[in-house]
Amino acid sequence: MSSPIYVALDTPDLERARAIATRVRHHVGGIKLGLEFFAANGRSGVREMAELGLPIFLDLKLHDIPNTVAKAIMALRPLEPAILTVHASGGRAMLEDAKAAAPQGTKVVAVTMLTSLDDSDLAATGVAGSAHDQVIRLAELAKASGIDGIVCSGNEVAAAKKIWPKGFFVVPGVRPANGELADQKRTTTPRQALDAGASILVVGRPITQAEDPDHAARAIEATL
Ligand SMILES: O=C(O)c1cc(=O)[nH]c(=O)n1[C@@H]1O[C@H](COP(=O)(O)O)[C@@H](O)[C@H]1O
Repeated sequence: MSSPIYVALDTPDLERARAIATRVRHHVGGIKLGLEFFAANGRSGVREMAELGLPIFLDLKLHDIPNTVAKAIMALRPLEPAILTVHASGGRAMLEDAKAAAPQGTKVVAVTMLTSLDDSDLAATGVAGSAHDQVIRLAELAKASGIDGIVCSGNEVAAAKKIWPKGFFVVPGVRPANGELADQKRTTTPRQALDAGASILVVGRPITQAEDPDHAARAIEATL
């Protein structure tokens, strides 16, 4: 079985992204390319990374009116990413149109509440209640819209899976025990996230900033 780890290659530097991916390729199940990489390298950069032969998770976290999101996804169609992200708070019509615009084989997943936010950040945006309740509310919305799954932290994935047993659950904000949290607030270890029901784990800096990314990826894999 292939590894549940998707390595987040958050760099504008195509050569660096390629070098890290080449080093860790036998210990990860896929590559996640996000805004930083895409802003610098665009579709041609994604195509070059796809040549490594690993599934591509294109994490652009689209969030706009339904028409704009759908047209952006149409423009991305030739890339046929394995996974594509939108924001759940864009609402049901946006999620439905995003799914309709995506290639058949692409999983459309909705970011619920960023793992860099906690309860007080949520309150500051005017949303009452806990992060946990907000994630479950958005998971229900995502499920009703017919998309494939959600992005949430390892703390919410068990509850989300209970209301959506067939959902695809992407869990970022994972840190090895005693790992540096940096800007992440809702974190678990990779093992905790997997035990709670994560379908895949997104791991960035714990691998990409390690002195030996290959060793770091192997060490995380060994805990799973
Ligand atoms: O959609 C995501 O992948 C995502 C959602 C979220 O809530 N939190 C989150 O950290 N991410 C992404 O997951 C990766 C986490 O990176 P590290 O914190 O370096 O492991 C980054 O590429 C983020 O863009």
